[in-house]
Amino acid sequence: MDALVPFAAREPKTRLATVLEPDERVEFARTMLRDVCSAIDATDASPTVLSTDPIDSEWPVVVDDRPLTAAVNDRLDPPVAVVMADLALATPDALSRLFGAEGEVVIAPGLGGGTNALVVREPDFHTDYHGASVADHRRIASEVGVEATAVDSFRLAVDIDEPEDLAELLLHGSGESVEWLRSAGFELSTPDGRVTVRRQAR
Ligand SMILES: Nc1nc2c(ncn2[C@@H]2O[C@H](COP(=O)(O)OP(=O)(O)OP(=O)(O)O)[C@@H](O)[C@H]2O)c(=O)[nH]1
Ligand SMILES: C[C@H](OP(=O)(O)O)C(=O)O
Repeated sequence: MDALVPFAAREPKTRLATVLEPDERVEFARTMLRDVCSAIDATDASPTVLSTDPIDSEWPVVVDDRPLTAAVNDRLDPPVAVVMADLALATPDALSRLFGAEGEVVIAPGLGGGTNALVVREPDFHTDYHGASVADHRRIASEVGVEATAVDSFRLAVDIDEPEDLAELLLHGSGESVEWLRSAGFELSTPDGRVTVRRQAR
């Protein structure tokens, strides 16, 4: 099965702008993309990066500068998976569970209402990303006569969007992204009992 990996190559990860400089966000986003593609590559699926701009990559890249939903829907040729490029905790095991789950539409929900990964086997299904897209994807599945099923996966539920998500990566990551973060000076911090990150001055 093909696994599309959407990638915003231009000004990525704007919600991390308070903790990372623009060039660091580019580097970090590309490092997470490599981790995700490597994890997919270790399953039965093959990653194709669906990028807004040309990028160097070990894996095939298709370039489409339209907004996310339009670019994905144009290539939603079942059976197909869509796996976001910021799932830095994704492992081959977690992805294999998703790819192997039965159902016409299988969703790996993200914390906060997003759709972190999807398997689509129903030709009439289409995506509608942003906002509470997990609810929209359940509704769209039902409109085309199938039931969306969900996989329960911590590793696929955490996408790295906000500074607090970096704590999850430091705690549970094992790929290049967590190494990148550590070498950039990030470490865990629990100033008031809540786990967060801080960055050492270098
Ligand atoms: N091809 C493509 N991928 C996108 C686009 N927007 C976001 N993505 C990718 O979709 C996934 C989820 O993106 P978001 O977390 O919503 O956005 P982001 O650009 O990574 O981060 P923010 O700027 O903080 O919103 C990531 O893999 C992004 O790289 C787009 O317009 N086109
Ligand atoms: C694209 C979007 O991602 P999020 O903004 O939730 O990271 C979604 O999953 O609908």
